[in-house]
Amino acid sequence: MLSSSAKLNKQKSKKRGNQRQQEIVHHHPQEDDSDSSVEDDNAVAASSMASRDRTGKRDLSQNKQQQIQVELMAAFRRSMHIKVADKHDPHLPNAIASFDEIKIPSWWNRDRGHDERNDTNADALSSFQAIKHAVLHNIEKGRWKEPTPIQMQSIPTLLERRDLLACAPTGSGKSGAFILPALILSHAANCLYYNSTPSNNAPAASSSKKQKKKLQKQQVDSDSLDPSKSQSSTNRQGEIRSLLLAPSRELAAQLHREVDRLGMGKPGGISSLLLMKANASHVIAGTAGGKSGLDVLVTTPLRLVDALHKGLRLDAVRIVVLDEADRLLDAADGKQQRDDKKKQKKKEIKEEKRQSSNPSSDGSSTSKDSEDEEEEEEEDDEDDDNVQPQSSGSSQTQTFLAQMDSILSAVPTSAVRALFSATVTQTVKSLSHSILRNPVDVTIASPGSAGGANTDIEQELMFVGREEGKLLAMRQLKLRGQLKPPVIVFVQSQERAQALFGELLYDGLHVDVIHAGRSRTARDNAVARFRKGETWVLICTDLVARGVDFRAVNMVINYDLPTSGITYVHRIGRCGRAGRKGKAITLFTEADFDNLRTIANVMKQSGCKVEDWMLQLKKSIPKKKSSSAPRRSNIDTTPTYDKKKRFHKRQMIQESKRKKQRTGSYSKDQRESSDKR
Ligand SMILES: Nc1ncnc2c1ncn2[C@@H]1O[C@H](COP(=O)(O)OP(=O)(O)OP(=O)(O)O)[C@@H](O)[C@H]1O
Repeated sequence: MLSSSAKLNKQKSKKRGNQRQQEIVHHHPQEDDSDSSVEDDNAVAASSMASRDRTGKRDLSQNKQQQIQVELMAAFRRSMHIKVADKHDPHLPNAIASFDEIKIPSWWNRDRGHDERNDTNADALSSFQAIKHAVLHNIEKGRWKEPTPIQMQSIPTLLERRDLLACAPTGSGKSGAFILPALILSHAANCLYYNSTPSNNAPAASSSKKQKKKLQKQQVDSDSLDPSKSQSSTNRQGEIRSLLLAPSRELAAQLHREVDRLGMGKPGGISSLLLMKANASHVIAGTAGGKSGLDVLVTTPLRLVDALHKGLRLDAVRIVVLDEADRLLDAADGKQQRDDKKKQKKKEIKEEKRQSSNPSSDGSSTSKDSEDEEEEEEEDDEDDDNVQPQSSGSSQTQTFLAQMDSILSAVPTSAVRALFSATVTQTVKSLSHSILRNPVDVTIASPGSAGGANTDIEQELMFVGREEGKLLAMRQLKLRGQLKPPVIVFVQSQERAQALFGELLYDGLHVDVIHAGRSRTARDNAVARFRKGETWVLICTDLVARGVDFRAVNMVINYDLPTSGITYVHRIGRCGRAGRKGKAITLFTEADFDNLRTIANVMKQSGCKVEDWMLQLKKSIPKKKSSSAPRRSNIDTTPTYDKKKRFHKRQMIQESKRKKQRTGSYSKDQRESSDKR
């Protein structure tokens, strides 16, 4: 892969020819709005005319070379499986083949208006080189040899301030694809940043007059928010320049760690923060980043919406990224659904009570199902603190989508917007039209990765008959040496996670458990122990199904079948990361047939062998219902004989209590009647 890209690149630079040709090829027409770029364009045009006058041949060869460059770039993208929706986008930035190729964005290196410190092009260039040098040093330290395909296209795109919709498999380096540009964009001087027109606001060739006017108005609006016009460029206190959003606290914390790692040694130091209850007041007051403001703020949406209600301003944001965008734009994840869940839960509790009075039932059923997982994630978004939004009950009861709406409307229109996920659904695609402006739409799709699954993961479905068969299967995997730690085991609810933990605790597996029901410290410790290798098997709910990067995980076991293809893709994506191989085993029982077809389909799309009968399974119940998890027996290996014995003992105790009560009340009645007599 490297050699082909290097080869293409070599050819590319040979063909590039002289500097003038490069200028023409890398010229970005979207900058035509600004005076200086008009001047530059005129200069390019004049020189081009002159060359045409002198030799018509030379002009022809220039065009040809441009054409060759375009074709080479297209071939390079194809070889890297980089698919861009609009191949004919004239402003599409070239993909980079190495981190060294990160070049100064066109808006940065122009000698646009000077600020009070009289910045020159040389200053601008050296400030770019300084941040690039720091970032490259950290990349090298982290042993990233070359950019991953999503990084190849995303980094130059975001640096050119184009909005972006990016879809790439799990573990393919999406975080780096937005953290690197965020760090670089945050470093640009205000005078450079705000004196240029963002590429997103450059009207697309097809834009109507009305659209162009609207964009011009947006530009005027964003100018009024321009920090360089409202405060001295040396005092950047209160600025938040990059905003990264993630759906869970675990993921936000991980992104924050990565920001600090990649931004280490940044000139002037890296100022980044994970927004939490403890530091929210500093962030709101604008004192969190000191005089230089904050380069990067990482947060979950609910925490940020709460801060916005309390007066936080996002006027200086230059780039806003939604990681796991399909989750963050989930309109279904809201109040209505929560109400439905509560109703459903009440029903289940009633049912459970009814069943517990029936000894013949096959163990009492767990009251929680996959829907509770959603609640777990909501709990998680609340950061385990009791967020009390000022405006009565709004943010907590808002859907993720509504929260995103509040956030995006607080961010200036000049800010670059980017959506990243391994699973960009059709809904997200259509929502992106209202969020992004003239975006670059990139998908990394190697053969077999259709559906979003990572092709480095070997996937297997394992039939275990009934619920009890699952524990047996786990123990057999261990006995046969097929359980290769580190392993992540997914179950569908907190209770089941806890119960499985109890069952495996003494199996010599160094097991731990993580779910939203545990305290924040317990969760953090569980994650830390797993990262250090002290824990071999981590049992969890879907709390860590998305985004969380436990790099060396060898195996994922779906103890409970996931209820959707998307959850499946994210769960198994915890292994096979950064080019490593991984294995995913999914256990299923007779009760899982309703959801089995969906999972089998995803597996087939990603090139795995699945039995035909699984793909032909008919849906026996309406679509909406089939996406919920089936009711499952408890995870419990106590033999039925012992269970019955325990039940009879309980019954006898209750019976004797009742007898005592009866005799007690009888003797009391007798006493009272004899007294009367
Ligand atoms: N260019 C690179 N070279 C080598 N490793 C890389 C590179 N970029 C990222 N990585 C590593 O790959 C792993 C996965 O990266 P990351 O967490 O960004 O994946 P992701 O695409 O966001 O996955 P998910 O969809 O699960 O969130 C991380 O351990 C990261 O350090």
